Amino acid sequence: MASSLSGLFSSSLKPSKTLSVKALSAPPTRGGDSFSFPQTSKPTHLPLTLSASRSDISHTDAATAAKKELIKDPDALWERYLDWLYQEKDLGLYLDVSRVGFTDEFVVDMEHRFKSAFKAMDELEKGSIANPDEGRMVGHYWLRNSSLVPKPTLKTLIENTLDSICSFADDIISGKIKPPSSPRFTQILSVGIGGSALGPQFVAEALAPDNPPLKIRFIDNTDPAGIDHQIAQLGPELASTLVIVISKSGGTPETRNGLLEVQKAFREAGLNFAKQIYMPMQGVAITQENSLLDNTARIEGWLARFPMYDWVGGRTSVMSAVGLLPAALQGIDIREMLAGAAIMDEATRTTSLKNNPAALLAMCWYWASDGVGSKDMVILPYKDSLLLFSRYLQQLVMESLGKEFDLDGNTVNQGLTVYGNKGSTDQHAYIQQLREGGTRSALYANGRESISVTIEEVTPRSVGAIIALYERAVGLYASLVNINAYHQPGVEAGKKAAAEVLALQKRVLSVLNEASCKDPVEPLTLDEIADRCHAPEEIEMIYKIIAHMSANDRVLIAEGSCGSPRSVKVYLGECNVDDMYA
Ligand SMILES: O=P(O)(O)OC[C@H]1O[C@H](O)[C@H](O)[C@@H](O)[C@@H]1O
Repeated sequence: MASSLSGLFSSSLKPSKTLSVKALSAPPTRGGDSFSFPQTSKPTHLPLTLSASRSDISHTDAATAAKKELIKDPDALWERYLDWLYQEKDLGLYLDVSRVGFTDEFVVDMEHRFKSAFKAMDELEKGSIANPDEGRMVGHYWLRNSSLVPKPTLKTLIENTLDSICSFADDIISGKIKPPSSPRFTQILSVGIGGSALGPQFVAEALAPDNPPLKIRFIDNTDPAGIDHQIAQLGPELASTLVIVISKSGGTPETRNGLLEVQKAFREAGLNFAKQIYMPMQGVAITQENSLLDNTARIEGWLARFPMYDWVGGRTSVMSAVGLLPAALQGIDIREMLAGAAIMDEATRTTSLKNNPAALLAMCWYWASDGVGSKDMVILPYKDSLLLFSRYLQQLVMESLGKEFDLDGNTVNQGLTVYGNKGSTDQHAYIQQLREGGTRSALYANGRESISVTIEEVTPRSVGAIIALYERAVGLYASLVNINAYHQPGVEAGKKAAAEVLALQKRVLSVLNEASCKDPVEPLTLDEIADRCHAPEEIEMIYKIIAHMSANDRVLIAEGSCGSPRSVKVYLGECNVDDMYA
């Protein structure tokens, strides 16, 4: 079976420029991953399609049609296809950019620009401080070829970690390491968010066998109902669940909340959670050394701890312990994933634009979106198992390329918006907006450009390769548009804001605890709470915190009408607030 991915660039945000990517023809039973970028005056999208025995990824670019007439002559198109078709034989991967309308002059200009992009990439691989914000190197490429590491100690660390992941997974699967009350672990509950969830989710969906040795579930949000749902679905298998908490920083509030909810669930299930997660054989932490999570796991004697490195970004961490441990526990051949990525890394190091698939992708993105993100990109995987690739790419592409400032401090508001669901499904949605019932050729006929990526089979090797392909394309594209792909100031600001809200929540609870422990209990107005928190300017946020906690069945009681906050009086149903800091 072939898988296909297609991507479209849409002008929904910036109507003057439209880039869409559409799948090649809906891969019937097998085919490839295709991305296409059509052009139209209507909203456009970027579909990416993936299919099984041969997978095409095709992109269509709408911007191109506005720049020039696309080639219509079938012979000329065939020649262009042959001329530009890239194939990586060892991976069974093909890249077709022939349906993107870049001109010879554009390619010449790009070849010039790529010189510095390749140089920057080379320096990055040699250990330059590619993320100056955090003063760190960017080394996800080293994870699949440790001989590239600039420091010998890191090489040993990478190799030892890989070995210990494999042996730990073997011991869990074989039952050598087992839970206290079951013969072996049967379930994984993975708690993490962003890069600490998307990669493992994508890999699980793409590669887990039908009956994996351990099944995996994810808690990747703070929705209490969603968390309850995941835990309820485990049923009695909660007792044989291995909890893996993944957080590079080890302090992400959502992840911490998820962990606290899981601990509560174990307690409520009548299990001795201390034995389940604080004792060997139940809890695993994947995080940076000495982070809050690392210290918690060490002090509480969790089953195992695996390192995350400061030189690996969350969105490129899937080939660190973050992605490898959950994958290995599901019986996925992680060394094959690494091998596929390493082959692609090598293929994308060449400085020959035409022979570098990542550079070809970056060039097409630039052409399609005018180098300013003037189009949105729709990724349409035509293979069910690759469904989450579009979601995975959303973080990789948008967190990397969505930047307010360029490397020289100029305001540029760069970004490439990514959408996508599933190939055939999207043909009944996005594609309708691009070209009724559109396929790759129909889109092209309608003036929309596309890129197609085809893989012969969805295997650990090819999945590793397509991840590596897009990682490199994003890095190269960032150089072309002179931005830093490896920091995320916007997200960091969001995290800081979330931490401030949590700190305020603690103060509110402390004030309420004091008033509620009085005899008689002293209900407080919002103004009184804000004053006692010494935060009168935060009264609106305090109101939201209280409304939220009250709605989530915490022991906090708010009397009055939500519609008139000034009437609200608040007190705690219990004096002990320990359970409420989650
Ligand atoms: O792994 P953590 O430190 O918990 O971070 C989880 C996620 O947080 C933010 O969203 C970052 O921008 C992501 O890159 C990161 O993957």
